[in-house]
Amino acid sequence: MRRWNGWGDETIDVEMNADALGFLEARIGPGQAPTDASFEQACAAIRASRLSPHPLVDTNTSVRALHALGQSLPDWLRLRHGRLGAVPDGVAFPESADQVRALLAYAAANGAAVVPYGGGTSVAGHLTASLDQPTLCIALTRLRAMRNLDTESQLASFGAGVTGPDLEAQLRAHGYTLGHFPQSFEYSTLGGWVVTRSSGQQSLRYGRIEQLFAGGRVETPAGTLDIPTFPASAAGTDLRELVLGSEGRLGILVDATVRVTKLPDYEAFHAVFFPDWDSAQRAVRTLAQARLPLSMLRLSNAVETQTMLALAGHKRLVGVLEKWLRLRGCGEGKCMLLVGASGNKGQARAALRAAFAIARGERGVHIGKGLGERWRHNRFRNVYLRNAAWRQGYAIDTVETALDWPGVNGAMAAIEAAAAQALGEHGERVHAYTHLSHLYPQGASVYSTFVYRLAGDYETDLARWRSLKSAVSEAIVASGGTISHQHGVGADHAPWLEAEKGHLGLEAMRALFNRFDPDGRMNPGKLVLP
Ligand SMILES: Cc1cc2nc3c(=O)[nH]c(=O)nc-3n(C[C@H](O)[C@H](O)[C@H](O)COP(=O)(O)OP(=O)(O)OC[C@H]3O[C@@H](n4cnc5c(N)ncnc54)[C@H](O)[C@@H]3O)c2cc1C
Repeated sequence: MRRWNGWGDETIDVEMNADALGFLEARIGPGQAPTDASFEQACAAIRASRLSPHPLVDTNTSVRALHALGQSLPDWLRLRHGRLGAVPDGVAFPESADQVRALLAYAAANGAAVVPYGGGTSVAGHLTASLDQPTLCIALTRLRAMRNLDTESQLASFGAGVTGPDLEAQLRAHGYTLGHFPQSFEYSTLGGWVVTRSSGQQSLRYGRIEQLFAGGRVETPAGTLDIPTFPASAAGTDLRELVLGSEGRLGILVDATVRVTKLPDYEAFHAVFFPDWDSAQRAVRTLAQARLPLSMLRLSNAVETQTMLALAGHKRLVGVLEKWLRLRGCGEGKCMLLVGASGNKGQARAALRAAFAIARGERGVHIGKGLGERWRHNRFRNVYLRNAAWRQGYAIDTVETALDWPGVNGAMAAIEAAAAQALGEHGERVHAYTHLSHLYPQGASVYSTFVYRLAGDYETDLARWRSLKSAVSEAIVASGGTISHQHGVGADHAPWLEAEKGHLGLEAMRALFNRFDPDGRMNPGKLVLP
């Protein structure tokens, strides 16, 4: 069963061993295990539903609680402290587009806001209910079937509520893959990916969701928007772009058609170490611009490399590796690059050989597949560390942005510096580290992680998060980065959107949403502030 107040399946747990804890204690001090509210305590404060009865709407308190929040740090604080705040007044699980339309009409009749709910993995405050009006949560869970697979065009159509594992299993049965693997793969959904412009770990080969999304159907308060598929079109505005990144403001994506690929017959992940950041960064830029058919490049800076090795929990093995690397010029300050290739065996291996040759030109030391394959094995398990850290009294939060190459180093330094200072007024330290998560010929995404201590009381922990979030978001926009490369805007990033879109740009977005949702009932307060 899924955890109600943390990440993942209740039967899966990871622990932080003594070495990993010692590493964190040395940097930010010892943590103190916080006390969590029980599910019953959290539900106790939920008010009676303000919605009129409807056969498709469940107003049971526990169902409402389970669909109230996502996975952002403020969401976790509300769950862990049993301070759910506004929760939806009812949750519906439609099984067809007709039912979605009926529910939108019912919401209008009740003067209710509508929050579409995919997998509930948002980390940007996308899912919070409205305090001022009743809220209907429309969960897409039951719209999950593959409706069509056109192998000639390599297009597959799904109900938009299909989760990552379910989607891949349905495609795999026919020898295909979508290749979209965000770290939240276990629970996030196709519809959620499209409307938040998600990016998977192997987007270098398969593309971001905007390249994979070919068309679909959106039910909006103003009617149905059908977007047919074309291999390409010059017929004016591409309507897919209205849906991508719409974050539930436009309507509900009920069906999505995606571009799929034959399952690769070969896949491998390798690790390469560089003596310092500058050589590593030059190498990945050259690699991205060489446009080799690789599937993943992921470059950790020196602090992240050190942190990953420390938290891996194999002190003796890591010690041997570090000694070996030191002899080859990669000592303190070394940076780890993970390189993946998938597809036709001959092409993938040739791409890897070419990549290692480029890396050698920057003094990169290829250490083989061991660490890379270990990363692949744990790629969806590492997120469980967030639960383990919390139990020890530590919060883990992230931000991500993307910039053209000249801005990448400056943004990384500015974000980490802002984080290091952000909790000074609270008398706390932040352990900050960064990797370039997605590499493009034009630039890179900069993904920073912050670990800091929990105070254990809701108000103080929320204040710490606010200080940190606002300091690093200011640093992002001041560096010229986008406020999100892959997590979207939601409520948490909305204050910084104008810096990127400009006044006219935001007005245009408001006008667009208003055309499809004239009463402003679709996910109010997210993406574009009133
Ligand atoms: C541990 C962790 C790791 C993550 N890793 C990644 C990553 O590697 N890459 C990445 O891109 N993101 C990542 N995310 C962020 C998150 O998984 C993505 O934003 C994802 O796309 C959200 O999908 P979801 O189905 O969970 O949507 P939800 O969280 O349920 O909803 C997100 C938004 O989309 C709207 N929505 C959902 N479905 C629909 C629909 N069918 N129609 C209209 N609106 C809809 C909701 O109203 C909401 O505004 C991660 C999150 C976590 C917690």
